[in-house]
Amino acid sequence: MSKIQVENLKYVGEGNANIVFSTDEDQVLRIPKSEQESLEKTKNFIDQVIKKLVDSSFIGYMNVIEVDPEVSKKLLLQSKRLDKSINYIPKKAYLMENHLIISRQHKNFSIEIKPKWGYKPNVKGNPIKSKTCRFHMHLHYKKKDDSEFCPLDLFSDEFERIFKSVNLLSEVNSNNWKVFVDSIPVEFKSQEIVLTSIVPMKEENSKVGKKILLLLVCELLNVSSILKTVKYHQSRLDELDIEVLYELFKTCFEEGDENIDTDRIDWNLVVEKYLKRIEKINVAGAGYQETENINLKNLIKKHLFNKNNSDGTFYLTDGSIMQYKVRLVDVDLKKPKLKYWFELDKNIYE
Ligand SMILES: O=P(O)(O)O[C@@H]1[C@@H](OP(=O)(O)O)[C@H](OP(=O)(O)O)[C@H](O)[C@H](OP(=O)(O)O)[C@H]1OP(=O)(O)O
Ligand SMILES: Nc1ncnc2c1ncn2[C@@H]1O[C@H](COP(=O)(O)OP(=O)(O)OP(=O)(O)O)[C@@H](O)[C@H]1O
Repeated sequence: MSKIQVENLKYVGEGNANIVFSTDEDQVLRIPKSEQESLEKTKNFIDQVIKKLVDSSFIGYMNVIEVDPEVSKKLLLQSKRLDKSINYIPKKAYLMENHLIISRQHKNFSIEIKPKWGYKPNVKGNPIKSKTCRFHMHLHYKKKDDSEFCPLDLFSDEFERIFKSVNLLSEVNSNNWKVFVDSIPVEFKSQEIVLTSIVPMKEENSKVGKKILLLLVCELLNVSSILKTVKYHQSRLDELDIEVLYELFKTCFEEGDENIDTDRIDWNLVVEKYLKRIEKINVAGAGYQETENINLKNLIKKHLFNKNNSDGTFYLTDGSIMQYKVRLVDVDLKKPKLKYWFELDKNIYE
């Protein structure tokens, strides 16, 4: 690795597939933990497909760089999810915009939300799927069904439901909600003092500070329209649900092809066809419309803001200015596991 100093890399987080470190230069190094789609292919997928579906300002820059395998190994050893026998050592990684940093002059406070699925599919003949959201079906399956958080609340247009879901996320220890201060992951509950340095509040009012911070998160989600866009595509790209998709898929491919190599799919063509299809739906009047959430806007304005610019600046009622950005992470091309997803769903509802 030429320019990046390994000693200065700080662990940020990891998922199933990648581990992420922040660098000194407001970037992150995202290293694959196991063999996956080629990194260049994923970059092209994001540039050519994802950026046609969401405003490209939600996607940070991303470059593929070569990494010394010795360095990769050292970094992978910091994983909290892999056992210590590292059996895949990548030679390439992504060097990306660090979404956790806006300014070097101020404290940077970041909240990450994994929103999951915001709608229920309309699967004929499968009442469970039209009654229970996908998140709760999977929680039940994983025997973790005590969560009151429901993605359908988060993706809804009603202030009370959005607030309730954000509040619940902040209370529960799960990877659906993460908080970082200057790129360091922190426990949200123990950070009430930190909150008061972000939201202008007296320390003794830290509980109020927390509530205001959560209101701020609701407002950011609202003004950025990111969840509306995600839900819009989720419900159109997967309206048939895996049950129907898998059956359709089998009619197009040969036996044994269930986990088809993505090289055989022309994603540009797929996205073009999809965009044409939704254009027709939109002309017919059932398209995506920004819904003004009067409740939420009024409440927040009354308590917190004088003015909110869509350029990423909030003007707070005490005269100070707050900058923000909203970004999407992990928009990779996934290896399709159609048979696995189909059987997983079947196991859950049967
Ligand atoms: O299916 P789910 O809802 O359990 O989602 C998995 C995620 O679990 P969680 O959000 O924690 O419940 C899971 O997330 P975590 O790694 O647990 O954060 C992965 O995103 C997994 O995808 P992949 O196997 O890495 O391609 C996800 O699996 P896929 O079903 O998308 O393959
Ligand atoms: N560009 C970024 N800037 C800052 N933090 C990031 C960035 N990308 C990822 N992260 C952090 O690293 C964590 C793991 O990254 P990511 O979600 O890409 O992992 P993954 O293994 O691909 O996820 P999954 O388990 O869903 O497959 C994220 O949850 C987030 O906290």
